Amino acid sequence: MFEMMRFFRGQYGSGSTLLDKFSLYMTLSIISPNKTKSRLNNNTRNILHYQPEEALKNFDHVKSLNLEIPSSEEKNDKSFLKWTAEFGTSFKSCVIIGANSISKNDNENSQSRIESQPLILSDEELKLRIVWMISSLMAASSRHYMLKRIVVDFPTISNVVVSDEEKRGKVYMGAEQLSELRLNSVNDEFKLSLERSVIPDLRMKVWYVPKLELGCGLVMSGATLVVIRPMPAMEVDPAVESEPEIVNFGKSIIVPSVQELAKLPLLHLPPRYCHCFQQSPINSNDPLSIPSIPIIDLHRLGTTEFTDSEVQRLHSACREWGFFQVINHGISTSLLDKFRTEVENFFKLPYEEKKRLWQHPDNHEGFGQLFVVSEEQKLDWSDMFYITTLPLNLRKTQLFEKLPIELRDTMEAYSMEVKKLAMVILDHMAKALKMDGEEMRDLFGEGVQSIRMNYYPPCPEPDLAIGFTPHSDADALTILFQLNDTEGLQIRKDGNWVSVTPLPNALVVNIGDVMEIVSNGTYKSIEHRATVNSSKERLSVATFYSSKLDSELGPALSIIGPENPAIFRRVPIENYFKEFFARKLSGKSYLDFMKVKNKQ
Ligand SMILES: O=C(O)CCC(=O)C(=O)O
Ligand SMILES: [Fe+2]
Repeated sequence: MFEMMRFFRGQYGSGSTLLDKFSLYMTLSIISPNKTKSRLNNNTRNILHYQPEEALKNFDHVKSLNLEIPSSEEKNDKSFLKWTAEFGTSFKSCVIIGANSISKNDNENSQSRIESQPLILSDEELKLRIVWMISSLMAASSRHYMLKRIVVDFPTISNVVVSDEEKRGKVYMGAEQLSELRLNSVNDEFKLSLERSVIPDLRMKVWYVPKLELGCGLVMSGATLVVIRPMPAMEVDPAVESEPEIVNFGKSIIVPSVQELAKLPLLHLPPRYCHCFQQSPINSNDPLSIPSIPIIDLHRLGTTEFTDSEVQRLHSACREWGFFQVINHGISTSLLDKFRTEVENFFKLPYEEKKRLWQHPDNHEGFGQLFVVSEEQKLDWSDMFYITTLPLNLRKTQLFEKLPIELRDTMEAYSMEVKKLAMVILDHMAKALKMDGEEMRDLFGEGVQSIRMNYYPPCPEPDLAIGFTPHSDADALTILFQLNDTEGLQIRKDGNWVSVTPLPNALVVNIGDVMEIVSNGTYKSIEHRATVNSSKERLSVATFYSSKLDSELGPALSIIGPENPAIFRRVPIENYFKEFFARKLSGKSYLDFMKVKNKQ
């Protein structure tokens, strides 16, 4: 390994005036130079005329890259301006520090202090600050644009800085940002974005003080600090959102594939996946003392002599646990086996093929993660594929038809079987709740069904990560198929996390928030989470079942009255789901929002 410093002067790009002519000052830390190219001596200083890719192609293992571009502006005022911007695939943050002027303080020994003067910002000063913000962001995005191709073409680079001759502005990308950019690099969206670096809707905070004495003997007049970040997805002005194709229930910020990340030789969990503290599940040497979720035999529910007692068992499972495993459910083992194989194969598809099925920024169906509303948000250690399956008019045919044909056919059959199962269970629940069966059938007969396939890869630091953040499901009934016998699902019971051990061919059923609302709080949607481990992958398929799209969500009219007053408000189901998907997932907070006490 050796260190080398060189000057390059050259042309880059075609459209951008800022980048038309520039010289690159490159500090390259090189692990091994390309053997076929001539070796260069340490401390060699040369002026060459190259594009950066051209210059870099002589080197196999560029590790860190420091580019310096000449300043394009003539600086003829006294103002002071410095900025640093961080990018991954897209813009992440920019911090700007500016002042009208900066000069030496007469009192050399002064401490850092802010002069308490009235805060007066003249029009000129305000204009100057706006110019600073716009020019810094433009310069930052041009530099990011310049870097994208280099970063993708030179996969060994683990950190990049682009600064300028005057050291005014700096674009930075570290290992995490670079891996995000590379993981997204094969994506169609990303290819498009190679054209330019788009600055998203922004949120900015500006601080201003007329005079700021710095401890180092300098004094700033009109000192200004600006922090700029992308606006979280849910805060984007709905007026500028694109029109939904069919019904658009929501969107989620595009994030890299965890399955691909897990293939890298990671010693530590990347910081964005580090949740730091997870409460451990109940552990005991005596397995009998660990509570386990009830098992409901669907065959017994349908057999006259056992119906009443099994309905009572179902009722107490829904009230006290909100979760149960269902056996003898009527879905054939051969269909489950086939579906298992197809889903496993689906997650084994080459990444290139999966990219065609990735989420789009304006809709969350496809591969990715749900509920990601800000760039700072911690992520789950899992990939998922989400699609609305029923009713057919809500299905995104374009997405569905891109699925492998065998998976499509099996999913179609599975979706129908799960719908039948859901209706049988809902019918028994209506009996148990003393709710009018007709009201239940009317709400759910043409209900919305969606399928979410989850893939949890092995994780380098499983105790610091979470496969699926604690949450309750927003739907009425979730039917979960655990594809392999790797444990991971845990439910919160009396303040403790209890593991749900997969039973062969059983399905896990849980009450979602819609059913808690419909049952007016008698049935409970229970918080659950998925943990990960260091050696085994885990796969599951959750099928969510909700009431029909044109229904109103609220406590069932046939069960409320003076002795059972409604504790939840009534809202159109479509609005309920749109609001749900616009939020960050956080336990049962959304259900609290639906309680009557919160009515505004
Ligand atoms: O993978 C699991 O066991 C949990 C999945 C889940 O909770 C969900 O998809 O909502
Ligand atoms: Fe869930």
